[in-house]
Amino acid sequence: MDTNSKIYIAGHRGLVGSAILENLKSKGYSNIVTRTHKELDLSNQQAVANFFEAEKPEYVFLAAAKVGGIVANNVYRADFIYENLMIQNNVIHQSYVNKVKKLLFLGSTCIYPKNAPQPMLENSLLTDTLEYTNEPYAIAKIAGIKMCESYNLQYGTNFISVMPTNLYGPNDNFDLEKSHVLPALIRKIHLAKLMSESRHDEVLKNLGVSSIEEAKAYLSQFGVSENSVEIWGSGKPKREFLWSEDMADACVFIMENRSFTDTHNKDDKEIRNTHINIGTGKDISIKELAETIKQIIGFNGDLVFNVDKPDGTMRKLTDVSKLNGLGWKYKVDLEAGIKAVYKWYLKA
Ligand SMILES: NC(=O)C1=CN([C@@H]2O[C@H](COP(=O)(O)OP(=O)(O)OC[C@H]3O[C@@H](n4cnc5c(N)ncnc54)[C@H](OP(=O)(O)O)[C@@H]3O)[C@@H](O)[C@H]2O)C=CC1
Ligand SMILES: C[C@H]1O[C@H](OP(=O)(O)OP(=O)(O)OC[C@H]2O[C@@H](n3cnc4c(=O)[nH]c(N)nc43)[C@H](O)[C@@H]2O)[C@@H](O)[C@@H](O)C1=O
Repeated sequence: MDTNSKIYIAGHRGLVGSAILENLKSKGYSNIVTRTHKELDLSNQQAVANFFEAEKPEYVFLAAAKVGGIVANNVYRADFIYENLMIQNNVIHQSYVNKVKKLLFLGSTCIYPKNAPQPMLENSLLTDTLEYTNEPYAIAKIAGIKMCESYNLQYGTNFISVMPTNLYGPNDNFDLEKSHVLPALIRKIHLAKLMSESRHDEVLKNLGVSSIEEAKAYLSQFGVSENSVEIWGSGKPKREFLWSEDMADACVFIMENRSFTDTHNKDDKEIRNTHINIGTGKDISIKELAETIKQIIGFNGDLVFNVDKPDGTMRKLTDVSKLNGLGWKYKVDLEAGIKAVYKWYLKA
């Protein structure tokens, strides 16, 4: 890529897409094409074909997807498989048709088996059964990897897949039901602190409701009160968290420096494993995460673990030796990242 290359970021207003946009701008890239979901529904085959034909992007970052936390994945199973397959089929296929020079497909580490050996190497893919709560989403992501790999092998395209660990940062989704654990806990613990300090105006503004009774009724559904915050599951699962701006930097690094032939296992006659893990290689338990957030926000109440909610995979630590070997390493530690995203949240 050079700074005049025409680059399309699909999903440029999301957690990762917005960070990719900022990263590219900071590096002097000036010919960036974007469309909101409302302007271009990527699940619409004809609309995507028309867009690619008209715009002819040279490089594509595919960061648009149907995304959510463990409960959203488990409840909206049909939406997660349908929308993700549609978006990625349309964007990847039209990138081939319109001779895109390089495409980066964003998968997820949930593609690996539920009980994969830890840390998880890229070649754990398709070696065992998946975690049930996010199986439809994971199967869509696996289809995306195989689509990139298959187009590369049959048509000589240069489509690279990356498998990020759990991400967090500015522009994340803070919805209490549908978001991932880190933004959910920031918002829940922040609201509990406001309640404990009787800062009711701020609670009403945060929730968009008009009375404190309404706010309390809503918060009780999520186990949030002035005294305590509910944490889903046992608190024992471990997760690895990567700052979204580090994730964006890794994506741009790979697009600038690598091609798909660098990332497949050349000794493997079936040419598998064209994807790369992106993470820190460090994880912590959900209980430790909740305690860290509680301490950063300054809430003095209790954390109550609700084991009726799913734990999901007990551990999914990435092996990042392939990425580190290519020359990239993360920068932002978890505690600094939580402080930064909390600061961002307070201003948003
Ligand atoms: N967040 C995480 O922890 C992880 C994310 N990933 C992957 O990273 C990628 C980015 O995720 P993230 O940034 O968190 O997601 P977000 O939900 O923050 O953003 C998704 C973006 O996709 C766009 N989008 C969704 N559906 C459509 C559609 N039908 N047509 C057009 N645009 C659409 C949204 O557009 P709009 O804003 O206009 O509505 C939004 O900008 C995804 O592939 C995800 O699977 C992987 C692992 C972890
Ligand atoms: C990125 C990844 O994200 C999803 O997988 P996940 O890692 O299990 O996602 P999560 O962030 O929602 O939960 C992590 C852990 O945290 C616990 N937990 C506690 N309390 C809350 C809570 O309040 N909200 C949420 N969401 N989780 C909570 C929760 O019970 C679980 O044990 C995939 O579906 C898939 O989308 C994917 O690829």
